[in-house]
This record gives sequence, C-alpha cells and structure tokens, in this order.
Amino acid sequence: MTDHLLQLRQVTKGFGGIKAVNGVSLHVDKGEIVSIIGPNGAGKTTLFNLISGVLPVTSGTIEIEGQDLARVPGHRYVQLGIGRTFQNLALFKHGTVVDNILVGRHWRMKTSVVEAALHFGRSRREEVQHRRRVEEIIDFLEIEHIRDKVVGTLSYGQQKRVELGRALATDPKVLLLDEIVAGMNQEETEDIARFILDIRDDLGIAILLIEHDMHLVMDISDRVHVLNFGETITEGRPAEVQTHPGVIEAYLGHGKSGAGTAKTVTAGAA
Ligand SMILES: Nc1ncnc2c1ncn2[C@@H]1O[C@H](COP(=O)(O)OP(=O)(O)OP(=O)(O)O)[C@@H](O)[C@H]1O
Repeated sequence: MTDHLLQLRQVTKGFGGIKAVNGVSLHVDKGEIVSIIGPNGAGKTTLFNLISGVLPVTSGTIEIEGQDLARVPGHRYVQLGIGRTFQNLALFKHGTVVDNILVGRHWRMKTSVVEAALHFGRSRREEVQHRRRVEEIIDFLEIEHIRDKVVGTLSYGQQKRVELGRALATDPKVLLLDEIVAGMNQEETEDIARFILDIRDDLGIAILLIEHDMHLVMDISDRVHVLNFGETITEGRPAEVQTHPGVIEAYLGHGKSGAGTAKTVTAGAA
C-alpha cells in the first residue's frame, strides 16, 4: 500500500539483453507536475509505455491509488485514471475535433454494444453526458473556433491541443504527456505550458511529462526525475537537478545534440 497517487517500485523492462528501464522507483502525488528527462535512449518512452499499459513490466510494481496494476489488463489502465498523449500524433485525421475528443470518452465508457441495445435510454443519457464533457474540454482548451474542423487540416500546434483534449476526455487522475511541445513554436509552447498548469491547478489532475525542452521543464515542474541508460541519476526540485554533476555529465556524454541540451540545462540554472 502507498499514499502516493502513482508509485513505481524498482521497475525494470528488458528487451532481450537490453534493460531499457532498470530498477526505477518514482512517485507522483496529487497536485504535482513531475518531469522525466534524460538523453536519447535513456528509457523515458519505455517507462511511459509501462505506466500506460502498452508494455508489461519485466519486474517491479506500478500502483495507482494503491492498486497494483500487475493483474489489470493494459487496455483497462485508462479506466483506473491513467491518461496519456503520444510522442507522434495518433489522431483520426479525417475526423473532426469533436469526434476525436469524443473518442477519449468512449475509451472510458462502461456500456457495451449489447448493453446499449438492451438499455437504449441509459446509453442515450450517457452519450449526452459524454458530449457535454467534450464541450467543457473544448471550452477549457479554447478551441471552440475549430471544433467542427477536420483534424488533418489543422496546424501541428492545434492538433497537439486536440490530442491533449482527447487525453483529458478520459478523466485521468494522472496525465502522461510525451514530448507535448516538440515541434512547436515559442507561442504555442507558452500556451501549452499555461494549459498544463491549469490542468493541475483547476482540474486537479497530476501530470507526469517527458520533455526535451529544458526551459519548460525547469519552469513548470514541481520535481524532475533524471534517467540515463535506463537508471535514475537523480531526482529533486528543478534547481537541485540542473546543477547536479551527474546530470550535466549525462548530457555532455551524449555527443553533439546532448551537449546542446546540457547548455540549456546550465543556461536554465543561471
Ligand atoms: N521494442 C523495443 N525493442 C528493443 N529495444 C527497445 C525497444 N524499445 C526501446 N528499446 C531500447 O530501449 C532503450 C530505451 O529506449 P526509449 O525509447 O525508451 O528511450 P527514450 O529515453 O524515450 O529516448 P528518446 O528521447 O530518443 O525518445 C533504447 O536503447 C532503445 O533502443
């Protein structure tokens, strides 16, 4: 048992001989924004895939509100309150914004097709509630003006916002954001940063995010968890983490692009 909203203990994931994630323990509490950072190949995406039920753990435990996920099928994690966005957009490009966000509601729906046929009234009521929730999310994310647009015609930043809407539509307790601002310009990034803070503060949803944008990480995180080669280097408040010698070393050790990121880590500390 644990008091944490999300708790990982000694989680390991092996692919053949490689341990993509190796003995990682971390937690997220209600009201927190926690970031996972680390150089390319550090194991961040694999960790997200374990927490969201895309992949089974090799060893270790993951609990949400004290419930061990080991016996829960991966596709049911969303019903327990684990929502996520993906690194590469996974939207239905031919559907409208409303359609795409509604999909998030259906992932969570309890009424099966047979039940829907037997209890038509109930499923109609559910459908009305789902549509109302979708409208609230559209309002929250300030995308009323594009609600009926086909997603494939939208800008990348707008599509990312729709994906965020779809994840919110699953009513998560903890929301996993996988490089949500990658490819965004500064204005779009600032908008998303504001929404992430509002999601925590106004909607009471905890956030776990993978991010390469160090300014964003240092600005909005309550805590930062640093991985390298599948293992935890350190964990703490942004100001503690960005001056940690192991963190700077990890980024510098990863060649040109890593060195660039390390400069950003240090720049953020200034
Ligand atoms: N399905 C898989 N089969 C085999 N190896 C894998 C698989 N998925 C990931 N790996 C390996 O596990 C390690 C961690 O990869 P992962 O994608 O989790 O890192 P990451 O931190 O998300 O990297 P990036 O920042 O580039 O997205 C890498 O060595 C990768 O090659």
